[in-house]
Amino acid sequence: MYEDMERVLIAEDEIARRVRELGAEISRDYAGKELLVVGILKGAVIFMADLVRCLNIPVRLDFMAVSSYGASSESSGVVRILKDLEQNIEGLDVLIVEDIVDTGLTLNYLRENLLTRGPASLKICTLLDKPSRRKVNVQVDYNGFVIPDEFVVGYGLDYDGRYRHLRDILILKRQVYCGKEQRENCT
Ligand SMILES: O=P(O)(O)OC[C@H]1O[C@H](OP(=O)(O)OP(=O)(O)O)[C@H](O)[C@@H]1O
Ligand SMILES: Oc1ncnc2cn[nH]c12
Ligand SMILES: [Mg+2]
Repeated sequence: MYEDMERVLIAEDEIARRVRELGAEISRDYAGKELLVVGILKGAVIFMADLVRCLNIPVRLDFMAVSSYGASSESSGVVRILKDLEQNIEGLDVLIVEDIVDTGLTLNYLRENLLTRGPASLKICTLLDKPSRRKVNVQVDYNGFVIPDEFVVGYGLDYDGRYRHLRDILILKRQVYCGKEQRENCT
């Protein structure tokens, strides 16, 4: 499995430190309130599990699944809701938790969609941000790490469903995905 990896980009202990910092910042901002944390399956699950355990405010959890990448390393640009929320979010303080913002298409769609449901507030937290790849602007309120334009896996992030369980965030070797698809900078 590690033979598929170029190198570690962010090690487990550095992720943990940053997650604690984000948890403290969010707890301060929502002091005295209850927060509905919406995790975006599947990639955000591991980050969300660690993040919410760093919050010292009342929290409820819900999940959505949308799909834009599938078995590829390039966004299809078409975002579909595969699993919707169970909670009515009208009047609630809502925080969307994502693993990564790349083109921004997923979060842009999610933000627009959830705003139509009347939350009292809606903010976005992402562990990773790839600003160089943005196709649409998305305001991110809590940002873990800004990373270069590399395809990363681990800590919830996958390629074709694999590598989510790895404890670090690692850069995937190009030959892992270049052999399977026509991706930018695969020439
Ligand atoms: O900013 P974007 O270009 O839209 O990319 C970001 C999204 O793509 C990945 O999810 P994916 O759709 O691959 O599903 P997954 O979370 O189940 O891996 C990732 O987890 C983000 O949700
Ligand atoms: O670098 C990346 N690794 C895994 N999934 C995604 C989606 N966008 N960018 C990604
Ligand atoms: Mg995702």
